[in-house]
Amino acid sequence: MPACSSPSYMASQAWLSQALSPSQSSHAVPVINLGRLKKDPATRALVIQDIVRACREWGCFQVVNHGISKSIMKGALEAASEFFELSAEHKEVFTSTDIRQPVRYDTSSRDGISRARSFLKHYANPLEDWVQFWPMYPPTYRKKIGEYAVEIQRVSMQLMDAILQGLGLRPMYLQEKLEKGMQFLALNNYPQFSHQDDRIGLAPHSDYGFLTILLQSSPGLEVMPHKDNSWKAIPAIPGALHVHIGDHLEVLSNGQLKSLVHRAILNPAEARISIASIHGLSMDEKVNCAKELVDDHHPKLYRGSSFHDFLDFLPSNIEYKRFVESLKIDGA
Ligand SMILES: O=C(O)CCC(=O)C(=O)O
Ligand SMILES: [Fe+2]
Repeated sequence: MPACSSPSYMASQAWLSQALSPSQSSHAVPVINLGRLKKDPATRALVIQDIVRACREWGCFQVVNHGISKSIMKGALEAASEFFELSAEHKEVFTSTDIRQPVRYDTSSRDGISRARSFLKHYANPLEDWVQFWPMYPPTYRKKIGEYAVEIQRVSMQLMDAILQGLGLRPMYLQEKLEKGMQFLALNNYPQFSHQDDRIGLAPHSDYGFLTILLQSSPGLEVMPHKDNSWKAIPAIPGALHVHIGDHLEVLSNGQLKSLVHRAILNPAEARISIASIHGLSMDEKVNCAKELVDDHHPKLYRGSSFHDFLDFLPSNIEYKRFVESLKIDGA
């Protein structure tokens, strides 16, 4: 049975006791114009440099001019929102605590980490393998989420190619495996913040894949950038997508890039939807440190692991460590 899971969570008390108001740093999260990747080689090289700098300093960036139409993005948010508005009986068909189900709906009450969210999680790539398992209601769900998923998968391929080239790996590194790789969608639904509630919708964690590409209907995502340890709110720039690094890119890059700790805060102005698309290799494929990035001066820092290993790790992760912590080679 195919697997469907949660991210690798990391919610130590230290993180949780941080002040809830993010710092108002003058340095905004980098915004990358992805259209410039397709220009002349010199321009492409500059964009790749900007992306890798953002990955190193922030662990995340936003992308604009990525080629996904506003109507496809809006359609996906609408389909997600309509799903969560369905009556309980339509959603509960997908309710399961079994993280290996191909489609899974759940609410905070059953998940020790989400404080105030319901979510629907399922696979999306290749679409023809998965779409048959997706909800049939709302009737536009499969079409709208399917169109969005295909476009996001395309953007993820461009981003991985740029990031891996920026690390000095050859063009198209892992391309075939990424094309057939896993795309895992988490559609999240958060209530509007009311002053009696805890403001945290989803506790701090990192995602297990290479990259997460996230679309939010309104602000609420906060990140802990690598360059300074304080929460930063990610603005919801119209048309932009947020991108961050997951645990498996930390492994593949042999620690040159680090996965990003992030959380979701409830929005006081309105209920909020986000769609996270997590990209990795296929479920049984082990992710190892790229051998080109390992040498006498840069010993291999992590053990290889697959998505299945991640699923096996989850039940034992009672202290909510990042998955990647469990992969570190002692003494390396
Ligand atoms: O809702 C958000 O902004 C974050 C969602 C998230 O981190 C996840 O689904 O893994
Ligand atoms: Fe996440």
